[in-house]
Amino acid sequence: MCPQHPQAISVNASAAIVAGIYALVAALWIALSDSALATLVSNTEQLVQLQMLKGWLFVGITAVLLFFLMRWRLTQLASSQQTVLEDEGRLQSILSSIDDLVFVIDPDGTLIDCAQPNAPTLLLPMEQFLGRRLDSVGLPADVAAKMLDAIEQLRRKPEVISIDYALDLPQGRHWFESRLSRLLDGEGAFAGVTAVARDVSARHRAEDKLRDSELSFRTLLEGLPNIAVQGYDRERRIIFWNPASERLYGFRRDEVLGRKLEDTIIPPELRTVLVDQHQRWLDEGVPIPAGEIALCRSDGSLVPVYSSHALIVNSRDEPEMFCLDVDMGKLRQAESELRLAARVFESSAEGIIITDCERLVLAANDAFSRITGFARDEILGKTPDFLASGLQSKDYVADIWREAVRTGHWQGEISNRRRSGEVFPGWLAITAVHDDAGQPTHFIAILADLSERKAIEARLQHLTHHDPLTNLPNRLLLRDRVEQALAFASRERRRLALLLLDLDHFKEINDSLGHAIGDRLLIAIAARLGSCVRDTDTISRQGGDEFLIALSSVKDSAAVASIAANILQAMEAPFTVDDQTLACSFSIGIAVWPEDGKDFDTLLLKTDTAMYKAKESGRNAYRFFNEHMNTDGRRRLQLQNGLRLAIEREELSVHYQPQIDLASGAITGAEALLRWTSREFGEIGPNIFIPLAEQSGLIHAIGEWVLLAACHQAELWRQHYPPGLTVAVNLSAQQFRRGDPVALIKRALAASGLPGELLELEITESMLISEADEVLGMLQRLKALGVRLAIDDFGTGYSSLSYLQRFPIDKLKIDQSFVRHIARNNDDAAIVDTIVQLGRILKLTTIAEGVEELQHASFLRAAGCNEAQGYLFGKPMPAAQFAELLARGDATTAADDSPSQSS
Ligand SMILES: Nc1nc2c(ncn2[C@@H]2O[C@H](COP(=O)(O)O[C@H]3[C@@H](O)[C@H](n4cnc5c(=O)[nH]c(N)nc54)O[C@@H]3COP(=O)(O)O)[C@@H](O)[C@H]2O)c(=O)[nH]1
Repeated sequence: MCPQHPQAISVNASAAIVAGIYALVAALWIALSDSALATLVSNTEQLVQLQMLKGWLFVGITAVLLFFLMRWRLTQLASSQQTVLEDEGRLQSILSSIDDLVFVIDPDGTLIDCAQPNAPTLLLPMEQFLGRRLDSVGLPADVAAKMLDAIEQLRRKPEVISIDYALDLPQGRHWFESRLSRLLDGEGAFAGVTAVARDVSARHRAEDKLRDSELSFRTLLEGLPNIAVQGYDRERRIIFWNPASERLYGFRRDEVLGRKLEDTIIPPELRTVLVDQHQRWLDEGVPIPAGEIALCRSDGSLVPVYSSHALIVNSRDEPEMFCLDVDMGKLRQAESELRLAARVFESSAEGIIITDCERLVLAANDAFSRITGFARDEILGKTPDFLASGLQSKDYVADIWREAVRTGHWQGEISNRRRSGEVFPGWLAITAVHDDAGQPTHFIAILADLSERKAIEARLQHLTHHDPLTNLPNRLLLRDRVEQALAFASRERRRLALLLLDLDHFKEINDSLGHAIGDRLLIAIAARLGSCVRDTDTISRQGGDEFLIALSSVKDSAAVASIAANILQAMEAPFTVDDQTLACSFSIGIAVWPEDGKDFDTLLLKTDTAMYKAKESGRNAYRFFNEHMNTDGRRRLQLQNGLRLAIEREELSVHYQPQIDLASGAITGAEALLRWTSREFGEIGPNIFIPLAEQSGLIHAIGEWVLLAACHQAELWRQHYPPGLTVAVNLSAQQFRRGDPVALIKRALAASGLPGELLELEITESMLISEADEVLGMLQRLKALGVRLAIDDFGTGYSSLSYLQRFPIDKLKIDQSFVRHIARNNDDAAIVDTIVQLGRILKLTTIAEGVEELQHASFLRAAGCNEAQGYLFGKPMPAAQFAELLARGDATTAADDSPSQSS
């Protein structure tokens, strides 16, 4: 049951009151007039007539009253109807003049009216949605559900409910804000709701735009990587602090939000000025000028920044100041790095080009033009293909660039063509430069011209495998060839013979006619020897007056004897050198494989023994090795046994030979050289006992003893003499290969206290050539201890640039065999000069050993050699004597007569 509206109650009550009054008045009239007539009139007939008259009078009066009452009421009704019509008209014109859609919905949610039947934003034409429930007129389900809920809510409680929703209309998406309020019928009962739907699309889009633009700006300010942005409110409290500010000033955002500008990054002396400036900006509109200023980091340090400011007014009409700071320190560092890079680019000895990602040259330095011969203008905008030598295929070159793109880097040796057409070897290193997305944007190609190095390497290769005087193969090359020939001979069941030829009385020719004639004679002899053997045989010069011939694939000893006899015969005809007629003969020692030895070294030893026998027999003869000659072997055994006891018997001592800086004459270090004074055999030279120690394995104990003694000695000198004096210790191949040199050196350094950088290890080239990776690892571990590495006897082995570049070597020690004749032998001088040049290119110190004459020292100094060692400055000497030399501060000749001579 619906409750009655109060207005309905008052209408009923008024009607009841009027009816009641009428009934009361009529009843009183009837009762009172009847009783008065009865009292006044006694005549019944008259009474009846009067009552009739009275009745008609009552009817007449009440009819008149009713007439006036009805007329008044109907006039009232007509006027209120007119008002209602007028109101309705006004309402209709108001409704049609507004853009909002007004719907009338009954309590069940059925649409029963719409004030704008033709509005373009209606989902359906009015006739299609009137009479249908909200959830069947095409509204999104959630919107319809919300509205039906609202109707239920309004049924219970009078209020205004707002619902926001979006509709996809044919003209695009529109946003609406609907306000629902309850509707009552004439009796005041719930009759449904009115829904006023306002199209707020324009506002919505504007808000969206504003939100988007705010978001963009905030994201922009937040994301600026190198501009520190801070925002401050009117009281200079921090309201914005981007990550770049965190990085620049070291304050985290959560640490500073709400704190005041002057309490964070403003140095104390600037605080008052800044607060004033800020206030003036707010009050008078005078902006804080942009400029460079030093601000505080969280750790108190100052950072120079270029600071710009902007004052904006926020949506609440409040001023906010934003500061944009750029780190000037970083900028300057970047500038100086850029300047440095430009200087490196321009002054580099290597050619550098920079290309874009299409490999088109954008820049080239002077060195590039110098190396290739192409002027900058000729190559800008072209790909570097103009360098192609044609020796590498196009595919190979394409692979190089592909690799550079894939891994970011490529380097290797490649042949190039200069503008002149000359092909030259180069070391090319290409590096790809990537953008933030990882895409290559540029390539930097660095080109080093390897021609000079290659030429030196080739020259050195030749020099190290050939005798510079006669251009014959040297012992190294001969050894190689013999080893190859041995492999062949064993397959073919042939023999191989090694002949050691020593010129008889050559010393006399040298001494009497001079070295120049001696040298020319050797050249002539070499040429004549060539005619005595086959092309497949090898003639080599061992140095001095010794030649070694390998006869490969010989049938038997008789064939060898015949060749040896031929050689002696060929020498019988005299030589003419500089108008001098010179007679020569050889003493020849012969060893035959496999009878006399299985390898080159054994065979060589035996040719030596046989050659001495030939000399003993009166010279100009050849001798085959036989076992009787081997009695020397017995002595070797005795020496080896003596050596076993040498340490314990304290027969060993270390002598020191000074090493000199050629430019200043100062002593830079000492080479430790072992001496053995045996109680049985007297003084034995290291040339004799070191090989014995190596053969017997004693070298490990002896080597460690030398190393410890030398390190202790050097540490003593370090404490008493000017610092920096190094001690060089020889490391034998056995120690290097079979021992544990790293542990050995560690022990010696630890026991002596000598800093690693004052110990130099002398190793020979031959130790480096095999198992290069292992050797490299070993050398790197040794370098890690701080020690220096020198290559001893440099020039006599397989000098190869590749190992010199690869291994961490500090010094080249030029072999004394080259130094001895530098003043008179052009070839030796050329070798020494080449080694010094090589050292300079590879940034290695060079030291010459065997410097005996002032002339040697002058030559070496002029060639640019750094250091020297030799009898000119001091022979190997006991430690006490070396200390005297150090005390004097210079190196003059000193005595150590025996050991090196006796060797
Ligand atoms: N593994 C080890 N080898 C050692 C050790 N001690 C010496 N040796 C090696 O024995 C070889 C011969 O040495 P030595 O007889 O001592 O000869 C050295 C010098 O005395 C000699 N020299 C120096 N200056 C001159 C000179 O002006 N003229 C001249 N005729 N000879 C001179 O040269 C030898 C130095 O050689 P190097 O080591 O190549 O610098 C020799 O190979 C020693 O290495 C040892 O403890 N362990």
